[in-house]
Amino acid sequence: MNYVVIKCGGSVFEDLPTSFYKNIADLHQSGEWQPIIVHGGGPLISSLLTQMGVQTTFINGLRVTTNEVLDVVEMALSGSMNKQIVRNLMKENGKAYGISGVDGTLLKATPTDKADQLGFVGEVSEVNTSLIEQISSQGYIPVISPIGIDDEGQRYNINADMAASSIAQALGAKLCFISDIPGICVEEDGQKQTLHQVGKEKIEQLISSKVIYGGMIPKVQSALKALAHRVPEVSIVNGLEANSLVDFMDGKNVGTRISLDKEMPYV
Ligand SMILES: Nc1ncnc2c1ncn2[C@@H]1O[C@H](COP(=O)(O)OP(=O)(O)O)[C@@H](O)[C@H]1O
Ligand SMILES: CC(=O)N[C@@H](CCC(=O)OP(=O)(O)O)C(=O)O
Repeated sequence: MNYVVIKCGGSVFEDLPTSFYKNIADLHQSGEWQPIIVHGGGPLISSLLTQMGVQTTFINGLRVTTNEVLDVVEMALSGSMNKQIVRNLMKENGKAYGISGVDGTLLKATPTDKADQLGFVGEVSEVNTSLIEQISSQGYIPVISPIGIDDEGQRYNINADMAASSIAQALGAKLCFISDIPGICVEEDGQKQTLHQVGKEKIEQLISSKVIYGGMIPKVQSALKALAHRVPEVSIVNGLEANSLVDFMDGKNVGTRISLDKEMPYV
């Protein structure tokens, strides 16, 4: 099966045009591609925590996650966000099946090596691909929330870009990050522009010069890791632009295409 992992960022969720869900449903119905949706929901988590009077902090784009924060993360991602996406796909005649990374140990996790600073933040150690294959073979689009679980039943908050990358690696799938920006932006000669292609070396340079910051850091790092582990293509695409996903699938030059190639030219 030709899998494509579509990571839907919380940043863009509220503003996605309905054509986004229609495009996914059509892609699925075409029979050529099996879409797998992995979603975030960072802004919803932050707003719920604010309402509760709980302060939230990020280190290099990753949320410091106490047990109290973890409850809110799971509620927001596996509850509200996951089911909204399932409903939105159903409205466009898509057959969607919402599932959390905890269910059926879809995402087996280990604590991050910065657990002393980040708390219950995890990394994916194994993806239950047979579960994804089964849901897909029943004619559904899996919609996955990025909560992981270990052998002891401890849950972890996993950055959605990292979860999407791990799933794409396990399936050897194309990977598309849908976000609220036209791609990776830089300022050159006082002018803001979007890079259409960017290689590993340039990305590392942009992170150290803080041109790439916050949530873009795990995104580009996940993209590079995916490319190093049998993912054929990774792009960051603007979800606010109608049909941007279709253009990505058609191989058009949309957003920022990431590569491992040091020599790859960037614009
Ligand atoms: N160089 C950059 N170009 C574009 N966006 C950047 C850059 N560096 C940091 N960002 C930030 O990354 C954000 C996207 O990451 P994030 O907020 O995690 O979104 P998502 O929820 O879609 O994953 C952008 O909205 C922007 O604020
Ligand atoms: C560890 C960590 O940072 N987890 C993220 C999970 C959600 C996410 O990644 O959402 P976006 O895709 O909208 O950023 C968080 O708590 O915000």
